[in-house]
Amino acid sequence: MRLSRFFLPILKENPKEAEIVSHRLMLRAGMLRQEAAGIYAWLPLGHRVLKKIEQIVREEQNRAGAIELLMPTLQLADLWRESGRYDAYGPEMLRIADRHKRELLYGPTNEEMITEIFRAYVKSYKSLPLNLYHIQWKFRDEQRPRFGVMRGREFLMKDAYSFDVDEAAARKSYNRMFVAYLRTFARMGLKAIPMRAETGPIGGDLSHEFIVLAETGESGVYCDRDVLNLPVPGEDVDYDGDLTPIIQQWTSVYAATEDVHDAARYESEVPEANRLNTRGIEVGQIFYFGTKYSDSMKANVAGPDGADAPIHGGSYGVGVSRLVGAIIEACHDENGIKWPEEVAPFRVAILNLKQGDAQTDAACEQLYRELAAKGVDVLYDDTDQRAGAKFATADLIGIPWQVLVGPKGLADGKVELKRRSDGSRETIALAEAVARLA
Ligand SMILES: Nc1ncnc2c1ncn2[C@@H]1O[C@H](COS(=O)(=O)NC(=O)[C@@H](N)CS)[C@@H](O)[C@H]1O
Repeated sequence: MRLSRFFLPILKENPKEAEIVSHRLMLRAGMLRQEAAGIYAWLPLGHRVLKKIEQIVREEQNRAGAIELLMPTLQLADLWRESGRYDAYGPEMLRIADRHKRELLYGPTNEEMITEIFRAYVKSYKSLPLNLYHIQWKFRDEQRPRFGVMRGREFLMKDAYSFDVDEAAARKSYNRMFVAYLRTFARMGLKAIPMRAETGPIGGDLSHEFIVLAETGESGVYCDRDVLNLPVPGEDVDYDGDLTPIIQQWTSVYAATEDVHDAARYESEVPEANRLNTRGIEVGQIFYFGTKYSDSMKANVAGPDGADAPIHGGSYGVGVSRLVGAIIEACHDENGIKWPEEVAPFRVAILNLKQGDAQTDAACEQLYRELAAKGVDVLYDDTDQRAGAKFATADLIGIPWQVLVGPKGLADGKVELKRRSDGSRETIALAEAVARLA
């Protein structure tokens, strides 16, 4: 992409309404624009990151055996009356009437709808286990939307729903999602710690939140530092095998959010030097809720003995849009964002330090063409900004690799390669650049 033909509305000043660094940087880097409280337009640079995060989530859900579909954002109120949550959900629910005065709502979550879909088609335990998911926008009319995408009103969520014949099987589905979440967040360059959590409006008696440590997080957390160094299962993990050793390893080290923190246990189990009490961002939450929805909505299957029984369910959410902010909270410095390569909007930024100079223009064009031909996401800053401004822009928007092409270096056939994450620089031959970056 040529920057001169892209749409990147960089802000020079810090927007006053931004209270946390990720909100500030998303606005300054031209990634996001607020259209209403808690409702955002994803501008091109932000949209690219959102899509990369979405794709990692999708790949790990698929690897764990979940099957993707897409449910609508709008749902019938009657569906929620069946489960009894229509009134219980409270003012966070956006209630809508259509032209025929039919009562609808903008979905804050989809347990009722996926249960309705399931019960319409699945009648036998032989079709289980089943895990269906989608990546869809949600609406929750938060009292105080704030911190940009961290607590929005319209936000993008991956929500998966598992269906099993009994609790033992449902716990296996739960464990598959637990492992998939460990892999998902690690692939984004994040350390997300699973912590026991309250179940809240979703229900059930077993839940874990996945928390990314960050001073600006909304959740208070207490954990044993050892949890930060546990191994994340590899892509060859056997999802059909026994995952309990992995779950036990990750749940035997103390880690709890403030609402379920057990101070006595914390003090007795965690050595002083290992105690970490900080804040965190909830990037995902998983729930086992048994027959909560299948009872009320009559989602039954015939069991091995032929008798009909309600399925045991679970739901598993990831805050896809929240993750864009969470990654910035975890990966930034005083100059701007430092995107992990897996989610960066572009992998390489080519900076022409003397736009209009025949040599640097030709070299940049050649580099741009060759990298693009190899499928590398490249942003070529071909604007007539002076060099200093190009450095500032590239640092602000956080592209992992910068190739600085200046007349002096080029005279010796050299360019400078700068790594955004640690600021390290290396002079390399122009001819070598493509091989290094492809
Ligand atoms: N207001 C919000 N803005 C941005 N992300 C949010 C918001 N509310 C929740 N999330 C994200 O969505 C994830 C799942 O939301 S949840 O309420 O915990 N779980 C559910 O809704 C279940 N139905 C899981 S399928 C959260 O872990 C969080 O990362």
